[in-house]
Amino acid sequence: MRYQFEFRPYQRRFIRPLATSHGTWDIREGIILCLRDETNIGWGEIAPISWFDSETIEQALSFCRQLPTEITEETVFSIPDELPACQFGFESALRGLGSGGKKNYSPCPLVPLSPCLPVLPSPSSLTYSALLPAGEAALEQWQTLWEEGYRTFKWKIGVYAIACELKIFELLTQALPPDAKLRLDANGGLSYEDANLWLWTCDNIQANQNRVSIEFIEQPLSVDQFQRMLELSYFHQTKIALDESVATLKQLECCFKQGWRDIFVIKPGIVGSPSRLRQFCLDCKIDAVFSSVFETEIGRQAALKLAAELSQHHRAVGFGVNHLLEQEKDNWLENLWKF
Ligand SMILES: O=C(O)CCC(=O)c1ccccc1C(=O)O
Ligand SMILES: [Mg+2]
Repeated sequence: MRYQFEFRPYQRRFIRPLATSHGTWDIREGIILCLRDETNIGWGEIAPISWFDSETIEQALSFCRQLPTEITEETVFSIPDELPACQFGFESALRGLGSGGKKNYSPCPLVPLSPCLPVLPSPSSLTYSALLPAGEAALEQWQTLWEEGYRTFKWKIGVYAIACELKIFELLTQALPPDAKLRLDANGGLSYEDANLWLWTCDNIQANQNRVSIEFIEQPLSVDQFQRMLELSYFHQTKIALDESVATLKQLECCFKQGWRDIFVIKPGIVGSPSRLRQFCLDCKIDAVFSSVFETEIGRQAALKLAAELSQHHRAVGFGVNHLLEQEKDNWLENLWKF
């Protein structure tokens, strides 16, 4: 089977630049692609994060540019592991073709390619975690999100001085209702001593039943300190979730083999081939948290489908992040596709 292949690069600005321990991020660049046969169309998105060791946007673009306008399933399944975000984008487009892609294709005689953004409800079996801004802005933000129905929140740490963040943390955990859940994400930016202090602080909060529960600390140390994170996970009640350490399937398999049994954050958009991810999750029954890479609705739908299928421990997915990106006009995809 041969498919017509087309792609368009895009750029979207964050409403509020995202502060992490890596610095700030203000523009999301990615690629929307589509595969078509005579009657069906399948959409896919490539949204790499190079500081997570996936390909750069330039590498993804070069890959798309060197492909012929007609490709086969074989082309898709032979994308090298060095291009994990491309593997995700192309495989999801292929899957979309096979599952009612027709509905999303409005044939119009004048504009042979008139994509209609599939307006699908987000899978209802999932609960969503909302991202709080770093620093003290979190103290105001959580209430709005709570009113919107969120009960799980993630707060970025390792952005400001630890003494300052611990003070804000104390206020935040006192303010949040006891039935809320709070996750912390250090993006690998803590020293071993600071990670210990954060975990110890969280352990103490856990010991008090009337307080908010601390679900986990995400990636306390940098990727090269796996053994130390393993040690920390043995010594503390509070769970640790690996994120940057398991950015790709190969890393995921490797950390599992080396004995990691706490939580794995999976970002379907950059982890690699969805079919291989599915197999790994089914075989190893890991405790997984699925998370966004700030993709558009196209990548988001494909990622959420995987999350709904593979979230065995029913943890909230880190996809409550729409408010972070500039609102798109309803027909943004059509606009993107104009020549
Ligand atoms: O996981 C979430 O809750 C939201 C997504 C998120 O935090 C994120 C999004 C893009 C890149 C990195 C990260 C991260 O987890 O560090
Ligand atoms: Mg993270």
